[in-house]
Amino acid sequence: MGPYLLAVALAALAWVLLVGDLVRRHRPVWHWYVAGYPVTTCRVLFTWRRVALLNDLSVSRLPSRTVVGHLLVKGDPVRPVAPRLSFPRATRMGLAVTVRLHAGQTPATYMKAADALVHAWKVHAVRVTSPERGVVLLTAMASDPLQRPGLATAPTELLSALIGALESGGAWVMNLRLVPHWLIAGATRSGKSTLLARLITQLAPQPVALVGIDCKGGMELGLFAERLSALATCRREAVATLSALVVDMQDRMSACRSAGVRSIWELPDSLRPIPVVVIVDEIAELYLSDGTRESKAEADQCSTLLLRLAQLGAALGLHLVVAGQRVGSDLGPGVTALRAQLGGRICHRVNDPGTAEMTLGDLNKDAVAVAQSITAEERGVAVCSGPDGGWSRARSHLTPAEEAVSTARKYSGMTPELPALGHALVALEGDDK
Ligand SMILES: Nc1ncnc2c1ncn2[C@@H]1O[C@H](COP(=O)(O)OP(=O)(O)OP(=O)(O)O)[C@@H](O)[C@H]1O
Repeated sequence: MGPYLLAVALAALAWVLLVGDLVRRHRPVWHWYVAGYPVTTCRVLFTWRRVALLNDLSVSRLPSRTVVGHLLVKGDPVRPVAPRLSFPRATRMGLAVTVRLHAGQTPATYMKAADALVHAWKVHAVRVTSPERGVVLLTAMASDPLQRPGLATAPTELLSALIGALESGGAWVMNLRLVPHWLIAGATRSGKSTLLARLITQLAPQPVALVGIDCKGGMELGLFAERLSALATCRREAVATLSALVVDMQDRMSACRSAGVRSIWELPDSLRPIPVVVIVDEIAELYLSDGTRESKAEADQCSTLLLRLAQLGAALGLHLVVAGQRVGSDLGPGVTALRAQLGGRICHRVNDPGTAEMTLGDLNKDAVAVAQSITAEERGVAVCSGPDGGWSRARSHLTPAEEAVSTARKYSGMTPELPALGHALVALEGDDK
């Protein structure tokens, strides 16, 4: 009977393990709720006191010196008190706990401890936010939700593009009405061109003019030429295009002034000029100079024109989306000034810490660290800023170049004419002959 029972028990155990493994692989969410969440909850509750103590989250309620009889006794209090933790709440593939801060504590202490929590709880990541004063929310993720992100959805709005999915499972949206200008950084093969293709695919069906500036000979943006109202493929053309846009901006300003309004969105429909989205691929090509006077002058012109558009364009329906592999102060002071105007930020994997710092450093230091941890395998993953000043990891929906090209072709009939830009480029060709 003994060996028979043992064999049955072993067979049952093997069966449970096999089924568990199958569920984990094919139904990870079920597996999380049934097995992962209870186990992780136990880990959170049982390790909390120790983790809090080791990471300076506990505080002592007793004075560190006291008088016993006639003796003054000094030393560490025996039982430092860990901050109060709520019972972990299950989320899809993760859990969330709130912690009441001790008086004098700030969320920064918890952000520093996030890595220790990841190891103690054996989870993929722990994010720290503060939904209200005196409280931090610790959100643990069991696995990387961006490994296989679902297809997010978002309402279709003018100048708004559904780019992909956020780490939280929500939609990653670039809404140019809310955040008018964007800076996108990413090393080669990080997913930058795919993101631009996605943006163009989303904007192509909208009543919007798209202008491309691609000084790598138009290799990237040239694919979408049929839906672009103008395409500059070298820096001379970029200067001509940007100059024409600045003139157009002044016309828009006069139209607003005459109508007594402060933005084109307040103009009646019949008078409102079409919004223009200027997409710049490889910003460094506009700022670098080979040392000759002519080249320096061109770089300075580009810098000034971009800055003017960024400073004044938002209310006038002129939007900038500036992408580059490397964005650093070594490109000149103009880049730092431009960055200050580009409120939306997206940072893919980058090659140098300076670019991550330049893209996200003025928004949030933790975001810089997270951007630097993106690996070469995580293509399309980026850290993006949100409209509320927050940030998140996110992944773009993979839009193959062919799909973007065919969408651009499909909506080529909607390409608005921008005569001033066309004339500027034709005049340049005339000069060359
Ligand atoms: N969101 C994504 N999901 C999955 N794969 C992606 C995603 N974005 C990009 N990739 C993959 O990564 C590869 C490189 O992407 P992409 O061409 O956009 O990089 P890049 O940063 O523009 O590089 P380059 O500067 O060399 O053009 C693509 O072939 C694509 O298959």
